[in-house]
Amino acid sequence: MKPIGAFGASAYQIQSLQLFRGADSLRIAPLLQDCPIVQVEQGEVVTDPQRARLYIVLRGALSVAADTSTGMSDGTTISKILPGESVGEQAVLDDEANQASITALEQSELLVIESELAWQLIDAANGVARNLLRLLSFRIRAANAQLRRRQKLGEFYRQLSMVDGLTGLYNRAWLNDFLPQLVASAQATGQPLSLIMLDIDHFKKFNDSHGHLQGDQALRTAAQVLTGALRPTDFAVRYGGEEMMVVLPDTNVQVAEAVAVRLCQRMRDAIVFSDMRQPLPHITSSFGVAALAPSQDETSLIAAADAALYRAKESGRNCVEVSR
Ligand SMILES: Nc1nc2c(ncn2[C@@H]2O[C@H](COP(=O)(O)OP(=O)(O)OP(=O)(O)O)[C@@H](O)[C@H]2O)c(=O)[nH]1
Repeated sequence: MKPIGAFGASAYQIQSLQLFRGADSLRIAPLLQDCPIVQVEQGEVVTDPQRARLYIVLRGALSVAADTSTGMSDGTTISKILPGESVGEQAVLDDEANQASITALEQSELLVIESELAWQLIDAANGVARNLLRLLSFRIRAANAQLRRRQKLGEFYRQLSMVDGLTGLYNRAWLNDFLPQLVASAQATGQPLSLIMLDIDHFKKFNDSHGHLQGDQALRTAAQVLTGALRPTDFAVRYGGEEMMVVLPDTNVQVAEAVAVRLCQRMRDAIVFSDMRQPLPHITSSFGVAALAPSQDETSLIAAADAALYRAKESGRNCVEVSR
């Protein structure tokens, strides 16, 4: 930063500076008279971390990477400070060194106002205090809006991380998070909760005969069968590979069995893909149903549904078995 003179000797106008707009120039001018103007080169870092200072851009432009110390930002937010605008107001107000990283975007001239002088200016003219408040209020609003956007984005990615990319069903991460909650709530309220585990039959053979891509298509078809047949309050999950699960809150074992029978039928009828040269390839699935028993936890509920599924496979597949 190269000092190039005092503000009083320059041609810059007080009223063209945002912070002093509408404020009493006669009171401000004598205080700014000896205030230094510095020249910074493109790419030069401006921040002086030792003390609180206000910089007003007279010519050129600064880039400010937001202050990470407040927790309001992750430091990736960049604002551009143009002629007439300032940076460092907050640092001056709370008398903390400027944590933001300030860089000149081009060769620029800056008015440097030390913390003590900034307070003298505020004491001298109400207009400066008013402008400062307005500026800070605007910055807080902008920071809040940015925080809300971040939260929304965070929630969006959280949701995305809970969904299986191939089928669009919930994934194991979702199950690990939510099944314990659903089980705890059912245990607390005494409401029933049922689980259906299903596994596509001879899926290895399907992959071998039609190829892996058509295998993926079969998984998508199976997922559509599930989502198309369930109530909005039920949850369909890809448990892993060709194994899926349906969680049915407020549902007893008889109703869950009826749902599984319906799913089994629809799975059988679903068309995976059409190929005029060969008979329509179909998929079937085997189903295991279990209802939550008093004081049972989610691990043993899954184990019960899994054991019923195993029996369905043993008894010839394409059918439903219930854990009694
Ligand atoms: N295309 C495709 N195949 C998958 C995917 N995940 C698992 N598989 C296949 O699913 C097959 C599962 O085979 P197995 O566990 O032997 O079971 P199965 O052939 O369905 O036999 P049963 O379950 O006993 O009826 C394997 O060949 C896996 O490669 C996937 O995302 N896409």
